[in-house]
Amino acid sequence: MRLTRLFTLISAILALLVCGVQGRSLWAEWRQYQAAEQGLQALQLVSASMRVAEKLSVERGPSNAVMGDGHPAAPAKQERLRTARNDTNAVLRQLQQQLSHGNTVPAHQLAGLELALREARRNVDQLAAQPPSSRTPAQLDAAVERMYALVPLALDAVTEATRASEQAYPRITRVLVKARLAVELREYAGRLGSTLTAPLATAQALGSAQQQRLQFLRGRLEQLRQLIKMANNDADQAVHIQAAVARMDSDYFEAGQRIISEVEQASSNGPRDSMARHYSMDTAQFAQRYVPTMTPILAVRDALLQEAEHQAQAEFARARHELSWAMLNGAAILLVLVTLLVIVRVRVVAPLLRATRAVVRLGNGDYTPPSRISRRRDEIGDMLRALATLRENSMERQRLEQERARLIEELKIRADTDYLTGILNRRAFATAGNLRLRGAREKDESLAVILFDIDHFKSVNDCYGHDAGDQVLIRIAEVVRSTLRDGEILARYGGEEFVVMPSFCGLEAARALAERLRVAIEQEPLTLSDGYILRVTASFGVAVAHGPHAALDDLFHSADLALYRAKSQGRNRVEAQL
Ligand SMILES: Nc1nc2c(ncn2[C@@H]2O[C@H](COP(=O)(O)OP(=O)(O)OP(=O)(O)O)[C@@H](O)[C@H]2O)c(=O)[nH]1
Repeated sequence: MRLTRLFTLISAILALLVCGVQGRSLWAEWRQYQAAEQGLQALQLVSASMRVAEKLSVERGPSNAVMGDGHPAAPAKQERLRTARNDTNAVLRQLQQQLSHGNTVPAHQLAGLELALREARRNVDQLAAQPPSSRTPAQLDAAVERMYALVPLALDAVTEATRASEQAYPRITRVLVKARLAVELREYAGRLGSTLTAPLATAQALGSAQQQRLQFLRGRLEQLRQLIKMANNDADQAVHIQAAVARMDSDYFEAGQRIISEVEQASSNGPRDSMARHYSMDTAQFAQRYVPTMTPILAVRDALLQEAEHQAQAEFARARHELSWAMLNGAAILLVLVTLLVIVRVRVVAPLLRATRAVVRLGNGDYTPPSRISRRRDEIGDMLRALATLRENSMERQRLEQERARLIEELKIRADTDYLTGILNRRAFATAGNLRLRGAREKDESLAVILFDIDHFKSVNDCYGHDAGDQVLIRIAEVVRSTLRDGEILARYGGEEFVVMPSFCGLEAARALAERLRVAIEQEPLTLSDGYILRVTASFGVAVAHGPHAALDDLFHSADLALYRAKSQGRNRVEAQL
């Protein structure tokens, strides 16, 4: 796998791993945050549900007053009932609105409560519309019971909402349970008061059922009071909660209960033979004194709710804070990872690839210099500098190899060339001649050799000096070369002796060529460096070989014999083999 692909693969795997781990923890934090948000909403629902329960309790008083009054009921009592019902409707609407925001309390629970409330009110209105004489105790009891039955329905909604809230914030469970107990306490306190409403209204002694009910309610109230006062954790003992509980003790359990005891006392003090009693207060006065003593119970509820909300807000803030941290952490880790990968890519992988390409280029003999010299002080810098040195060494080696090849070529040329005239020497001629002779044999052609020697050359040396003799040799070579055609070989055979090998031809053609050369030499005025002009002649011997057994030595021998004859017969002439 190529390095870039491997790096990309590793980067992708790392990024996936980090994203996976970060995503997991982020998801967990997000879930917690969402749970905390829902818990907060549920808490508001608890509060709203408790207010509904409270208002339903409150509505019972004016309802009883209207049912216990004449026909029609006194306008003030009717007005109080209207106000109480409006208050209940308002908190119910609030609860509905909160439910519409996707809360955890099932909507059917609220629908059931609304239905029951409508029925209970209709029942109250029906009785209030009848003359008092036609309202039977059973009907009145049923109407009151229906009103009583509403609060547990509202408390069911509280329980549902409490459960949802507890799931999000387990630590506030106790506080919420106590708030619910406070609501119940308020309800039972109301029922306690309601138990006395009929005896007060009718100025009758308390019946045994009513007395039993009073006992039961008192016991329940005390139970609830103890449960609320039970210290479970620090939150329960918050100063404002303790203050609210203390006020409930003094206002309700002392002052409120005293009012109840007063009525009880008056009931038990009356004549044994008659149920008629004289109470020091009527229903309205009782309500006026008793109802305010229940207010601190709601204050306890509110203090507990406030504490729960305070804790929930703190938990929510913590969840939000942790979510933000998780997001920041995730982003920071991703950023660090990306930065590291970019650094590794830019600082390691890319230079390695550049170096690899440079090495491949060097291997292919491409010595293009790098675009910039690395100034890095690390190992990659060392490698790039080593590469530059390798490139320089390779270039030097290539230069030396070229020089060597050039020298070898020059030596080769020098080995085949006559140092003075620049034409082929005897050795090179032997090689070329043998090659051509082989060709002649293969093609069954004739091959000729023309050997010529400058006449009286010794006297040139003697008269004009050895340098002049050299110049004559050089000029003779030039003259002959310019007379010959391509493919006709000329070589210096030794001293003042030259040899020509024409292309494949017979004896007559060779003789004709020798004659042309003789004339050319004879007619060429040779100007020496010191201004002297010389004319020289040369004698030629021509020989031809043919057939499969032709040999270069034999050919030379024959030509030499002919040259000898040319010399001996007067020089400046051409003689052919016999
Ligand atoms: N200047 C010069 N002279 C050379 C060179 N090679 C041979 N010679 C001279 O050539 C002369 C050859 O002389 P000879 O063999 O007597 O022949 P010749 O004087 O040419 O007389 P014939 O060949 O009989 O016509 C000698 O004096 C050699 O020294 C050379 O390279 N340069």
